[in-house]
Amino acid sequence: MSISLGVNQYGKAENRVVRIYRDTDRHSIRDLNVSTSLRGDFTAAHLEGDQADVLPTDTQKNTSFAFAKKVGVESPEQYGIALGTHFLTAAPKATGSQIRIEEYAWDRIQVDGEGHDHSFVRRGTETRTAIITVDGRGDDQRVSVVSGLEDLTVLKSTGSEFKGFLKDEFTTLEEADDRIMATSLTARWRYNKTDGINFDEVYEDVKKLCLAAFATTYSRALQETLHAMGKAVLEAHSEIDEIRFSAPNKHHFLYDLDRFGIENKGEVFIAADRPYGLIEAQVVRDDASDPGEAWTAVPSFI
Ligand SMILES: O=c1[nH]c(=O)c2[nH]c(=O)[nH]c2[nH]1
Repeated sequence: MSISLGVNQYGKAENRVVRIYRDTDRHSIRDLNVSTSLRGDFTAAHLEGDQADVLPTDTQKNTSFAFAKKVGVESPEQYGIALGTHFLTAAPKATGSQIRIEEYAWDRIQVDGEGHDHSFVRRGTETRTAIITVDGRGDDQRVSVVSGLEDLTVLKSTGSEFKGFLKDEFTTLEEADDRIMATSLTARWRYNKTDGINFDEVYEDVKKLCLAAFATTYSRALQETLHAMGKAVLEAHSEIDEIRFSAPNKHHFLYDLDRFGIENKGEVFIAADRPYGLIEAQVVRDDASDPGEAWTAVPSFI
């Protein structure tokens, strides 16, 4: 019986390459999910355990990030062509390469009708939610409404720091003067009445206020940003008694390009999906009405 190696390819899947253009104060962002793969004569690696012709997937990953700075991301196509052709030179036994790219689109957050310089919202992401609780019957009946949104993904490419935190023998985190801050926000707010409310209008306004607070608050932590959002909502809407937030801190780590002699001054980041910080907070009026059972259907903290 004779057995042969059939088709094969290898590469690094789902490199989360985030390129920020920050040549002026008006930043722009290209957010990519890049998968690379090489085809060719890699028989020795499969049959003999010989890696001499194998350009490691780790190198392919580094190249994906290095090219985001070196050739830039004018478009996913132009960047992908540069990467794909490069790999054929870098790996002489490769006869072909494939670069698959998904791009996530970001819009500028609108503040007073103008697109913000460095704060962005992911296009078309959020889901609107409503939880209605009815308690009792007759004169004692009570209807509570908790409205909300999930997966409102926002990012600011500057205007955020995190420093002065408690340190112990397990602390390795460096203080950050200027970092990317991003989250996929869940917010739920409880109304203190149900009559005479245009729920559609309030929804749009709460979203707008949260986005504007995110954009314009200089953030010393995500915690501070959540509080600023909640305060803005409660100040503008007397019909809302409390708002709760759950915000995963979607970490973006500066990719170390120094190793390749390429300067990276806050321009190329790796977007990590896990683990993530999970920051949750309630902002509430001092004289808020009793919530009754309004939160019982809400999963976990929020
Ligand atoms: O905004 C932040 N809040 C934290 O509590 C925290 N903890 C951490 O490691 N990074 C951050 N960032």
